[in-house]
Amino acid sequence: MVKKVLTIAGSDSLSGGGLQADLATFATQGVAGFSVISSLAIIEKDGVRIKPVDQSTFDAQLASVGQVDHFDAIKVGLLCSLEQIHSVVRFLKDYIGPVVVDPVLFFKEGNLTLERSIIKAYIEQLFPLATVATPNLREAMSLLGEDEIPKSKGAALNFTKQLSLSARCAILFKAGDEVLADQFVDLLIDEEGHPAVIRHKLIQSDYRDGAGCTLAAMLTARLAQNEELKDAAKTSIDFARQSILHGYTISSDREEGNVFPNWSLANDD
Ligand SMILES: Nc1ncnc2c1ncn2[C@@H]1O[C@H](COP(=O)(O)OP(=O)(O)O)[C@@H](O)[C@H]1O
Ligand SMILES: Cc1ncc(COP(=O)(O)O)c(C=O)c1O
Repeated sequence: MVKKVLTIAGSDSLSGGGLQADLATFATQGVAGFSVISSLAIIEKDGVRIKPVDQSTFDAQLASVGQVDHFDAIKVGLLCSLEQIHSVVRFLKDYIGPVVVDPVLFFKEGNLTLERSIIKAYIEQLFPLATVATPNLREAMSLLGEDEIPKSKGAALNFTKQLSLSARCAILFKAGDEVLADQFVDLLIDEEGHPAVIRHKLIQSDYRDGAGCTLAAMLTARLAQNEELKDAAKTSIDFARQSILHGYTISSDREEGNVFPNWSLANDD
């Protein structure tokens, strides 16, 4: 039976994240990918412009994918307004299955301007419908209203626990390289509240655009295949690392480049 996986996400024409990275990642797992587009992210030399799709078009896409009998998992990426969050909340209320919410509140390519009400809606309405949420450091800080970076493993774990309690879902916190020197730290509080700290070697690379989307998309695909959350998290971190190690430049004018989720399918010559 073909596994069907849905991503609700923005489009990034430069493929440094968004539904392009999600569908590429799903393909490596042999699952069928479906999409609802929230917005067009236009990445320019000096920042990001987001063009949300109008609300009725967004809702019509959700109604369209509502024709599919069942999705084996759903990923939620960039949402641009309270109205979009409310529509997704309504859609998910009838859904039974794994939901991964990647709260895209910041872009590596430039800042997004976010209202406090959007953060509140993530915490109070969207996360409680998720199996797991995957904030990075800056996202976790703004979700918790904290302005101090957690500077030890214990402090980062506390952060993750607090987030899991207020979000009422499991949390995979991509704390990054500012907690421990020379290491990347990812922390998990699973559905039962069990902690896991995954420390791995920091990769020095400028080709990291799309790493977060790739990680969350892999998590979604593995949960669709009934993998336990902790195992799926480890697999997804390994996959994100490999995608960074196989990253590529898109232009000699840009220092930053993309991760390459399809590395395992590529011809080497
Ligand atoms: N420099 C790095 N070294 C090692 N792993 C990394 C690095 N950057 C990202 N990763 C891996 O990729 C995952 C997602 O990337 P990250 O850049 O943290 O997400 P986001 O795009 O949401 O900020 C991380 O949780 C981590 O496992
Ligand atoms: C539509 C969209 N969603 C999400 C992201 C976040 O990407 P990342 O995985 O680098 O955090 C981007 C980045 O450009 C994007 O364009």
